[in-house]
Amino acid sequence: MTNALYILSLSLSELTKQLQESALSPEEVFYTYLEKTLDVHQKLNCCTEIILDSFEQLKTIGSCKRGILYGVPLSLKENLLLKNHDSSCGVVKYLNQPADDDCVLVKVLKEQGAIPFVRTNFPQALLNYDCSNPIYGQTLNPHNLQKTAGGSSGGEAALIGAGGSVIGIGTDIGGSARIPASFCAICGFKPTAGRLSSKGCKSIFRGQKTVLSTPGPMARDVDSLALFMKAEICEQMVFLDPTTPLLPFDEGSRNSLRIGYFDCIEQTPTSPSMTRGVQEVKALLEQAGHTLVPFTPVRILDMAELMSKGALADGGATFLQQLEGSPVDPVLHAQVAMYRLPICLRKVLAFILKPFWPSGARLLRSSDCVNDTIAQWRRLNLDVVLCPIIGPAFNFCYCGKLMSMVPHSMTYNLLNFCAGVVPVSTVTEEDERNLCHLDKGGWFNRVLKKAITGGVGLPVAVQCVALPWHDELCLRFMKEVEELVKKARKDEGANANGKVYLIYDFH
Ligand SMILES: CCCCCC/C=C\CCCCCCCC(=O)NCCO
Repeated sequence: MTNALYILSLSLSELTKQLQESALSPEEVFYTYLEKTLDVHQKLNCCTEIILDSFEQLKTIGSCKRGILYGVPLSLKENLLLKNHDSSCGVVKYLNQPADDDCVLVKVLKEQGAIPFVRTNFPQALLNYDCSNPIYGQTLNPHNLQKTAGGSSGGEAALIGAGGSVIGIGTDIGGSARIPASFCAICGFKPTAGRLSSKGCKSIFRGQKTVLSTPGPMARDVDSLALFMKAEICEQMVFLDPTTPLLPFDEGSRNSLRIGYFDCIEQTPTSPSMTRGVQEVKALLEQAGHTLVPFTPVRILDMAELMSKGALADGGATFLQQLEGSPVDPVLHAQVAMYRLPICLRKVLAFILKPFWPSGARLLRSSDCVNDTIAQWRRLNLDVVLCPIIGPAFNFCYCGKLMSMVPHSMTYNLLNFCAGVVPVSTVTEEDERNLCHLDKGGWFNRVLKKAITGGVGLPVAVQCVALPWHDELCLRFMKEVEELVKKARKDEGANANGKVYLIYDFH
């Protein structure tokens, strides 16, 4: 194995160890990742710029030798502010407006010895889970170039999934760190909003207090996500952003868990592989001695309505205003068409739609989704919940037509629970055959079938959820799922051929 292949094969924990012990130098790691990133970008169009300041930072990195991420090259989604760089969010009017300062997360990471070296792509205006904008174009999926990488942190997912970065940061208000992770076979984590500083994470909207956005790490394995959280959660982050809590990162230990699970949500399209992923992981968790309890999400229709009204409280007016003077990317056409409809016409349509798509048509009603959900967890005495995440990767321009699937991820932004995604399987021929069941389920199911047809071999992931501020427990649950799946695949391989190998191994 060449030195480059060796470096690229290391997990984040292994890489930091080798750098700290001077078995590898920051220079050789940096240039190896830079070369790989340029190669991956040529194929997938996942990056927006190489951060030239990183070459300067590399020269003085020795002063950060004690940092948790000393010498680690790191990728960033473009909406994380970087001093002297634009954060356009794909909107023309935000070009040529360089930031005055780095965002807090980047400041802390630099102190911890990380070297931000590349910025990554996203969908125009960030409120979509595809990954295309008129400035940087469409990002492709590393596992099938005819499919989207997902979004909005799709550039991160594609780059990490293809091996061009070992750790990166996305942002998530509706699933943007988790959905692209599911599409690209990596792990993505949405912490409880507020646990990590959001200061300097740009959105094109102000407000959005009902559904909370948060930055979150993305990487090939769960340990890397945990190491990232440990590096960020420190006194300096609280000093720079005192709105974050003085809550040290608790590595803890893994005990037997009581796990709620569900494999679909009422009124929300779900693919056959999403359901199968949950069922298979449920069986593995039971075999490992955990207790699995059926869980029915409460008030899901109320929540869907709050998501929509919370993220777009003005009915999309600001969204349209921000796009003025910008060409509108094709991935947004379905959304923009809807936001452009006059309010009176929307009301008439809502009335007509009500019997077929109640969640899309209900008026805002008062309800306490957070406390009702917590009460449900307490009644069942749950530690965590296992559930589906949107997937497998869609054909281009379908995400905007399938906002009806967003409750699979956005529910946990609305509730402000923490949630993460772990790849567990691949789409089988049988999953593909089972797509015919979607023909019966109404218009959105038929659109979903078109979006995911031709997906055999694509990654399948599950979602792990924990209560607010239980980020460490959520990560430990994700780690348990990751390990059980790896072990099961090894055993499957051993049983099939009498020798041990990994069937499921994207990296
Ligand atoms: C029943 C349907 C409910 C739909 C609610 C849709 C409301 C708004 C659209 C949000 C789409 C979210 C996609 C993911 C975006 C994301 O997380 N962006 C990160 C920004 O930092």
